[in-house]
Amino acid sequence: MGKVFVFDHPLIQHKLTYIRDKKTGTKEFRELVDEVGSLMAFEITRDLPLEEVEIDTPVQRATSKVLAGKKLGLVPILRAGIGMVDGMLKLIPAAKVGHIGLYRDPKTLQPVEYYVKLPSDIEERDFIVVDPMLATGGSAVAAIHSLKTRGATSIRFMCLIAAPEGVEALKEAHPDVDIYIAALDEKLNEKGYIVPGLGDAGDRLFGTM
Ligand SMILES: O=P(O)(O)OC[C@H]1O[C@H](OP(=O)(O)OP(=O)(O)O)[C@H](O)[C@@H]1O
Ligand SMILES: O=c1cc[nH]c(=O)[nH]1
Ligand SMILES: [Mg+2]
Repeated sequence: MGKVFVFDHPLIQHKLTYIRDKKTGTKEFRELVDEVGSLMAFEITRDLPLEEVEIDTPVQRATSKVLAGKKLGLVPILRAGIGMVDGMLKLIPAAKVGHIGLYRDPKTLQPVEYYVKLPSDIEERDFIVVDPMLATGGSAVAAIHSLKTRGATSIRFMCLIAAPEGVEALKEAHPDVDIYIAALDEKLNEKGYIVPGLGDAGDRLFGTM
């Protein structure tokens, strides 16, 4: 079963408070989501494998470490996932970025896929699917399914805020996928919004309220 990791780093928790606050405007919201994207990238890459290489420092020959293993792929779920990608790329600039476009039908809450563009060497990459919100879990489940049907075998999911319902749905549908979150909230409301959450992540990022 997929494991759930909560990034409780004080900087992440502090910034998340201002992301949640409805007084935070679009510009600041976007900057904060970008910054938390970087901080979460730092945490999620903690276990990347390393290998030793020989280099020459100005002083002498030395053995030192560089990243090894499979290359990374980031897959934001459009629209809101885009807000976290630049922050992540600041720390892992060699990662390739795929895009999966999904919106949640406001009546049925079912995800509707409208765009998929992924790196061509899909089997050779470890993927991180990223979206600020895991609510019912429908969008994350569908995005990961889409990625798997195109050949991805190693996938993790990262978001800012998750509802218990979304975590359960994702674990059930994709037991091989570990989940990385900044906060696990209380529940969903009758419209499928996370409580207390942050509202509509895409609308707050792009000012489309
Ligand atoms: O877990 P779920 O119940 O599927 O809900 C989460 C999805 O809802 C939001 O996207 P939205 O449908 O609002 O699209 P947008 O990013 O274009 O605004 C959010 O960014 C997730 O993708
Ligand atoms: O609370 C929620 C739920 C789904 N999508 C959002 O953007 N926010
Ligand atoms: Mg939205």
